[in-house]
Amino acid sequence: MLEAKEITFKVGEKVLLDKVSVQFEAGKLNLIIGPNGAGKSTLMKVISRQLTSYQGTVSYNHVDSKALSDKKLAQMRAVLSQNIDLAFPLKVWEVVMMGRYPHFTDAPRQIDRDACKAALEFFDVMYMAERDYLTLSGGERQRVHFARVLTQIWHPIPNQGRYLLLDEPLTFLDIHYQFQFMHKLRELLKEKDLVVVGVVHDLNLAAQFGDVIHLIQNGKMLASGTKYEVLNSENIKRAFHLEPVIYNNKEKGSLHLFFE
Ligand SMILES: Nc1ncnc2c1ncn2[C@@H]1O[C@H](COP(=O)(O)OP(=O)(O)OP(=O)(O)O)[C@@H](O)[C@H]1O
Repeated sequence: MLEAKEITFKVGEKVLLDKVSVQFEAGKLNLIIGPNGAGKSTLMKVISRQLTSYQGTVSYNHVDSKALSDKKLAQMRAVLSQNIDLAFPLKVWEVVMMGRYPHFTDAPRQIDRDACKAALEFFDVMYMAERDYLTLSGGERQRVHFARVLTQIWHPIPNQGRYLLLDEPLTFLDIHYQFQFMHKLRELLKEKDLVVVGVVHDLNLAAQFGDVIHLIQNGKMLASGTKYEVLNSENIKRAFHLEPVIYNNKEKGSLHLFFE
């Protein structure tokens, strides 16, 4: 489990996160939603330890994230950040192999090559393996980064969880790849030691795929729970200032939101 307790993060006098407490369980798809500027990316940076000057605690499997060495953390948690840019003309497989850097010292071992190959295949990007990364389109690059972060945590680690933290993974993807990616995440979650946390903007995708949805507004956790608990008129109006029309079929387990 990944847990954030009473997180407050400020820049000067500005409060970006205000006593946010949240738990992300393994084997479940945890999705964070909220309006622009709500604090979603900031929370992702805090839980991934890209930011450290916060109040409160973040723990991985009950161990304070600040107590983990850089190497140990990198071996068990992979982060897909927004706006990743590489300036060097690397081949696609070399970019994916970067995910294995926390695991080897001099040169990739067989286990690293296996993880790289498996992740390239899992995200259907093996056919681009020899291409120059810089010649790829935005969506193709994003799919290569999925393989890179997955290869980082491909092998289970005994007695420890694995953590996949995804900040707006659906950026650049067309509707086909958006759905493919969400289905792939669900497939990955069959691995019961895996904690997946993702930020998404599409509320209908969150409703369709999320097991637990966390709604942030103005640096505060407004609601956490199932789609039925979080995606109601009151919460949507409060966070997004829009009146939704909600079609809710509990028998089918579906919920759809429409906006005018
Ligand atoms: N270093 C900083 N200094 C001042 N303000 C900041 C800083 N970093 C972020 N902010 C502000 O904090 C707020 C939260 O930013 P954050 O990137 O977490 O929002 P978000 O929910 O991810 O938004 P979006 O959906 O637009 O990506 C925003 O108002 C942003 O302008």
